[in-house]
Amino acid sequence: MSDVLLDVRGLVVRYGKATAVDGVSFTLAAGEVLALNGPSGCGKSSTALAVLQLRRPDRGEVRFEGRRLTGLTERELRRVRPRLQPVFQDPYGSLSPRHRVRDAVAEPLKAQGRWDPSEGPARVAELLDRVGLDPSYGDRLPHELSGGQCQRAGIARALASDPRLLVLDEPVSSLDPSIRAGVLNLLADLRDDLGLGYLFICHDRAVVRHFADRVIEMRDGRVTSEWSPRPPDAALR
Ligand SMILES: Nc1ncnc2c1ncn2[C@@H]1O[C@H](COP(=O)(O)OP(=O)(O)OP(=O)(O)O)[C@@H](O)[C@H]1O
Repeated sequence: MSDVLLDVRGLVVRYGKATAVDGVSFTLAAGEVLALNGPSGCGKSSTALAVLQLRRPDRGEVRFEGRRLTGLTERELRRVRPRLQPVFQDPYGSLSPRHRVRDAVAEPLKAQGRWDPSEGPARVAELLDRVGLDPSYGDRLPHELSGGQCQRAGIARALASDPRLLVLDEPVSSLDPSIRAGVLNLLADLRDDLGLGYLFICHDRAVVRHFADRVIEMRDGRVTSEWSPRPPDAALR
């Protein structure tokens, strides 16, 4: 596969004696949406956490942009983390309740030493606009946003780091069905415009069928099958 962004080999995650992820392997290309699908408890979120190195795997290898993350120290990981960003299910949980949206989106720029006081506010406004939020929403606190708006703000915050890969763990599952489509369309546009890769964790087969390029089915911590909702060249027709 050309331009492999993520290469996961023989991933194992254990919680005590229980094995949650049992030898999972896959690759993900730049610009690709790869879904992990399967019933509750099959190991999707544990795989996502291990890819992000938020939970160090017990065995196996995670390579991102050719670099072996599993061998890196926390200090070395800090330099890579901006390029692989998580978006979690609970939109309110990913933003601090006391910080205005504007500050939440600016924070990664500041933390990474990329904040320029003369251009930073315009960059934040541009990011909010990019996710379909009027920049005036920057003044609000997370609880003053709807679930969908809050998830958009979380995506703007993730984009502030200029990522190459988003790990999306059930990003629309907590949203009203009526606003899910809007957030999925936004994610599809961002993928097309920015060439991002998505590791898309989702238990809902209808959503996966609609959104993913490739689907990995998991059960009891293992990959059971892989399928494609449409032919690889469907977008060209
Ligand atoms: N922190 C933890 N401590 C102990 N066991 C855990 C922990 N997190 C997950 N597990 C267990 O590991 C297994 C895999 O869980 P995981 O959350 O990865 O699956 P999942 O497919 O994402 O499920 P869900 O959609 O319900 O989150 C389950 O049996 C779960 O109970």
